[in-house]
Amino acid sequence: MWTELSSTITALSVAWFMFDKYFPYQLRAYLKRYFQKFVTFVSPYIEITFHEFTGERLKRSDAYFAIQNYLSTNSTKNAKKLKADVVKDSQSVVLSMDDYEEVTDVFNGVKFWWASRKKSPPSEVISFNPGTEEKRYYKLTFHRRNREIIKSYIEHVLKQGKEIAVKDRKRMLYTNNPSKNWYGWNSTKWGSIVFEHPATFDTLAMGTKMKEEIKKELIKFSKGKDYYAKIGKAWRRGYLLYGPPGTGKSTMIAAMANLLDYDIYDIELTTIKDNSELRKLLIETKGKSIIVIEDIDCSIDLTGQRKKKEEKDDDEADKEKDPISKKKKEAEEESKSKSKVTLSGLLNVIDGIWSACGGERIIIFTTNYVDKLDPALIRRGRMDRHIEMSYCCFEAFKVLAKNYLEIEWHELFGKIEELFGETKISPADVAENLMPKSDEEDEETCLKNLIEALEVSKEEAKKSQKKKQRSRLRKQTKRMAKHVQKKQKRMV
Ligand SMILES: Nc1ncnc2c1ncn2[C@@H]1O[C@H](COP(=O)(O)OP(=O)(O)OP(=O)(O)O)[C@@H](O)[C@H]1O
Ligand SMILES: [Mg+2]
Repeated sequence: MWTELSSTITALSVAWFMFDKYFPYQLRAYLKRYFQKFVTFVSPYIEITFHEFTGERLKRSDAYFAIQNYLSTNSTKNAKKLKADVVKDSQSVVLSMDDYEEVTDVFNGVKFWWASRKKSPPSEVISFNPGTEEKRYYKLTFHRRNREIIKSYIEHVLKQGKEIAVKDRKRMLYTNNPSKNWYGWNSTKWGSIVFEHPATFDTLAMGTKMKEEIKKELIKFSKGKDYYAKIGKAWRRGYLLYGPPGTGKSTMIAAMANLLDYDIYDIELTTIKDNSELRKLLIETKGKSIIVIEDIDCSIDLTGQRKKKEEKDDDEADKEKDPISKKKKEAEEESKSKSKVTLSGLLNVIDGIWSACGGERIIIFTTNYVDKLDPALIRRGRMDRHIEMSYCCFEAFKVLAKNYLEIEWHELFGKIEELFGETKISPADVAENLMPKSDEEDEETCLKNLIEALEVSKEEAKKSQKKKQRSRLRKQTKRMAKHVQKKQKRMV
């Protein structure tokens, strides 16, 4: 009997080998498909698959990730092959089912089988990125008689999976990868790191009234799902933050993300080739997020030719020296050579369908030069609120003094208040002066440092004022001289 069995096994193995080796791929696939159909017909079990990617390879499936989370807790109890992913700054390990592993789950006394699978491309397909064309999916198997319960079971899995994701969630800061790295199934358009900026609205130095207003508005927005649905508007809000360098625009974005517990997508427009790439990027953003384009005036040609020409006639020499103008010019030149994202493309993307899918997104543009932006870009409805981040005032200084020196009052405050009325200094410069540089520096030394800086800034402002006056006078005299010369010529 053993000889018979072993010869049958050998014959089957040889048949399988011949089938695999000598049958053409298409025929094999065809036969396999019919065999599977036959098995499905006679089997009392039903299978459902959940693929990692949905819709023309555009979007990673939320259901797939919810199931992954659900199984990462459930499967670790009874799976034999697990995959370990190190997350949260290498501080913890998440275990999940390895490829081809299978686990069982029981819901309301009914048994379900989960299997994780991946489909590799046929060996005849030559891929330039081996491994990236694999398609992962989960397969759920259950008995035909439990058809009624399956809907509530899947709902239970997705709900639990989402709850686990929220519980384990670390806020992320995403930045867009250059588009040349976008190909393949496993590649991502966004690179990410854990977002751990400590800024909050309490530590943000600005007028208390405005701060409270912005806070209330943001909280209302985050709870506004039904309201936005009722008024028929996409659940998103645009902010334009403008002001000189070092006035807290980026800090405000971090404070907003911390307040709302949102992720940040920081878009570097100069690495995006065209409008369609921008759209693809934005489709991959998730809800509960802040989409940021910093220095929007430097990023793309948003002003058009007409304004540029006018600009050139202005005080060119002053602009050459101004560090903001320099930064703008360099970035403009760099972006023009690389990016073909246009103003109309950007507007379409902001207003387009993508902003309506998923919802709960805040879009923020920052700029040092609000006057240079095309009014179409920042009109209400696109950028719903314009927030000016201005030079430090005494009220803002008190917030910084509390943050950096833990004091609410000091006898030097009177002098400082007086100086704030006479000169302009950014919160970044104030903060720098208030930070003790050694253990010997106490609060008084820091406040004196600030007074000194304020006095220097006042003197510089005076000097620059005088210089400007002199240059204006010189120009006026030149113009007058030309005028007189012309008159004299005419008279001759
Ligand atoms: N309003 C503020 N409140 C608290 N800290 C501030 C504020 N403004 C500036 N700072 C401090 O100054 C540093 C620089 O500020 P930030 O990067 O937010 O300026 P910015 O307006 O984004 O400048 P830029 O226009 O150059 O991007 C921050 O790290 C923060 O410590
Ligand atoms: Mg900034």
